[in-house]
Amino acid sequence: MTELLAVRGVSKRFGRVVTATDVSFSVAAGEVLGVVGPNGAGKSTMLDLVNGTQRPDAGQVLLDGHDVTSLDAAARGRRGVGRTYQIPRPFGGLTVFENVLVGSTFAGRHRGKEAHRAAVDAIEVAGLGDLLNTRAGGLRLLDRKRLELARALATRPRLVLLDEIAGGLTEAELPALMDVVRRLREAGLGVVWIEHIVHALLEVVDRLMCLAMGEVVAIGDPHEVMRSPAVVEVYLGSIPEGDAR
Ligand SMILES: Nc1ncnc2c1ncn2[C@@H]1O[C@H](COP(=O)(O)OP(=O)(O)OP(=O)(O)O)[C@@H](O)[C@H]1O
Repeated sequence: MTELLAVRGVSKRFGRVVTATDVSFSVAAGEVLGVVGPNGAGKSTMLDLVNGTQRPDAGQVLLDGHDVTSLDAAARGRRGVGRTYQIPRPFGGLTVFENVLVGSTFAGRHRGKEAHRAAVDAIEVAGLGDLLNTRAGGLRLLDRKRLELARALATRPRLVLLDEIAGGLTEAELPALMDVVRRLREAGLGVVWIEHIVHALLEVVDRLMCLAMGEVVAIGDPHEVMRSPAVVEVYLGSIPEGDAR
């Protein structure tokens, strides 16, 4: 597998709050890396550092072996990085299609007919094909999550950063989103997926990373990571694999 993303020795602090200390990991094309960790561990900040919303104080972010640390989010978007946000904020008065079209033109990645096609494709992949002309304001949570995903996919990214796309969904709704992530992997995308619903991650991801207080506690085989003493300690020994919501 090709190394699509490499994060090397990245550190970041906001005043006294340390959100990343010498964090290193990589993601290959066609690989899903899950990320777990307690609230405030620095997970979302790590996505900010990868997509360029934040710059690290030290360390490097590489895409396809090229150092993109100094590039902003728009430039990284043009190089194939897409991202969802924990709290989707769609334009409620616009339709699903119109919202995703805005995403597909992000950073000037697509224009005209190509933007149109990219939006339709992303909506299909996210499973919203039947709701193309529905106003986003009226969508149920699962479909708002799908819309957030479609918006991120509409730039045709090669690396997708998912921030709690399953949060708040019912057990019955989870498989639909898990299938979408599997399809992204099959299409050869690299995926970084932050999620508190550990059993969903364990069913899908290839590798798992646990962050705590901005440090990598463990990374590797998902089940081994969840069983490792250091990770169990992070969760105070109270996170059974089958029921970690
Ligand atoms: N722009 C910022 N300015 C100041 N502090 C910040 C900023 N962004 C994040 N932080 C702080 O960094 C720490 C890590 O936050 P982050 O959102 O990355 O954690 P997280 O692991 O994603 O948490 P959660 O699981 O609750 O989403 C928190 O203490 C947060 O308050």
